[in-house]
Amino acid sequence: MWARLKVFRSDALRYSNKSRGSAWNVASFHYLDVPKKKGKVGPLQERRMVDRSTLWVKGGEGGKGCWSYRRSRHDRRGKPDGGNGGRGGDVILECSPAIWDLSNLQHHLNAKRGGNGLSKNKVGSRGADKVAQVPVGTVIHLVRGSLPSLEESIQSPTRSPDLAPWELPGAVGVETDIHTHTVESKKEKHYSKSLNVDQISTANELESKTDEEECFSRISKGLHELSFKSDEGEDFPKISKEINGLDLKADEEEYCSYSEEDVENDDEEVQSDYMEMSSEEEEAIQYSVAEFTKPGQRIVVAQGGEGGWGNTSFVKVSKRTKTTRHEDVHPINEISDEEISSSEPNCEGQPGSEAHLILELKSIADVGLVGMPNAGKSTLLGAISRAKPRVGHYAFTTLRPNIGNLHYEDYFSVSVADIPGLIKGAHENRGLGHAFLRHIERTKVIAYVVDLSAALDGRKGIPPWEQLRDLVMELESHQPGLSDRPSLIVANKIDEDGTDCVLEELKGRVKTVPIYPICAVLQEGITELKTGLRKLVNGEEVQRLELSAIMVD
Ligand SMILES: Nc1nc2c(ncn2[C@@H]2O[C@H](COP(=O)(O)OP(=O)(O)OP(=O)(O)O)[C@@H](O)[C@H]2O)c(=O)[nH]1
Repeated sequence: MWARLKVFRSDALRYSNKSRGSAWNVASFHYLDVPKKKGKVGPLQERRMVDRSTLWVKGGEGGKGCWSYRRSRHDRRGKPDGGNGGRGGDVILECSPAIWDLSNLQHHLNAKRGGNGLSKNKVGSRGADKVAQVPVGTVIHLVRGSLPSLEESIQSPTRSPDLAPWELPGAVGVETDIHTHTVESKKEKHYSKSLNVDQISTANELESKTDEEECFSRISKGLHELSFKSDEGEDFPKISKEINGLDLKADEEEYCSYSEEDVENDDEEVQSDYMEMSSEEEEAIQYSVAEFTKPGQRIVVAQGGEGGWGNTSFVKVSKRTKTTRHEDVHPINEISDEEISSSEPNCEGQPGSEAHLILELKSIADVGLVGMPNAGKSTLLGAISRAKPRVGHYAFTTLRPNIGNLHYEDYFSVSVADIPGLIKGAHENRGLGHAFLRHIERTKVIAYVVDLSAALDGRKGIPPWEQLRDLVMELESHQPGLSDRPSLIVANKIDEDGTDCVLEELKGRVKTVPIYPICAVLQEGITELKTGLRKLVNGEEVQRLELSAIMVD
């Protein structure tokens, strides 16, 4: 097959100048027949998974309040009729099933500014929100700035009513807020706004504590819990089938077409993120302040600033504060004369909140394949699902996690995550390190894939029982208790000579966990393995692989 290519002459311009006529008088291009390339080409093939990203967010500034007077022939002095400025837009992260990694996320997200107030009591328009989409399983860590909050739903009873032109921004509902508008710190205000009614009391209690860190961590814990609550108040299961079902389309794609160079660059990016961060900042990171577990969830990561006051509002406040001061019945009396005199009319809108976040994607799969490099994990994933991960006869072919879906005849499905190979010392950053282990933090089941032929015929590999010991140790080094979940062992490469004896020995050395001998290449033993995985995912079997249960020389 041939394709016709239009090739422009590099000297076309020179020709046209010489001729001093139009460029079109000269034949400035010609056609070239080139062979058509087969298969998928272009950027799609080079797509790589980005599972970690830094984000700087800023809410829109509030619009300016208007200072104007309505004058008429009957009223020469005029009455104030300046409207309040509009509220700035929020930066919102939305969980979408159509997104599978963080590669499309911009690093800086700024919401729009609110509109300025106008005469005739017209309130400025609200700034447009900036909405960015993230995949299911995204976790937010807060480096600096204000805590994210759940977006208030339109039907929510706790939602504050929209501001009417005669109401003050920041003074909705509670009279004393007139005072807080100027006196309350930004952080306090943010807490009372971002958490729901039950939590405000907790936030206030915490505020009184001197230990600010504890306060932050407890509130963030509350938020974390919030992100798992449904509208009815029910807890979402951390690994729900509904979420896993979202990956159905994904397994048809080839995820693992990255060149090593790409990955190095990618890792460098992540490294540089850390490098840019000072040690103080690293210490101050609040981990997992919120996470997305369900499509459609929305979290406000930066709030827009309130609009400035128009002169109508300012006159109302000054009148109200004066009358209540004389009546001597309201807590607002506590405002001192100095404060009243210092509360200058503030037409300027307030700036939006800012935050520096780290987003991390923790894939949500039912089963995690864990094994040494070259054990055959990718081949196995290809054999049991429609995923087509890259397979190679050299170590570390898999450089990014792959997820495939395992379908059963009765439409039951199990998602399986294949993560890059681990070696002894991975927790000390040997090999590809253990960074990818976060992708199995949420898996229900671990399938340890071992290569039976690794130490056969004088090969330099490690016997399967030692592979298992190293793998469990690496999991525990990454996160204590990570290996404590239902597990099975996949003994791969039974087609190789001499593996029968190794299999028997393995069965003798590890007795607590079921062992499934398979040949991933020839797809032997796959049916039994699928049944075994289903039993573990369903909770029918719960055997765990413990270090003490592995007999090593
Ligand atoms: N003989 C035999 N070879 C296999 C079998 N399964 C996989 N292999 C080979 O083992 C090599 C490694 O396979 P992969 O699937 O890339 O292994 P992996 O565990 O994903 O390796 P990493 O990407 O390094 O983690 C390839 O050359 C496969 O062809 C098997 O059942 N029998």
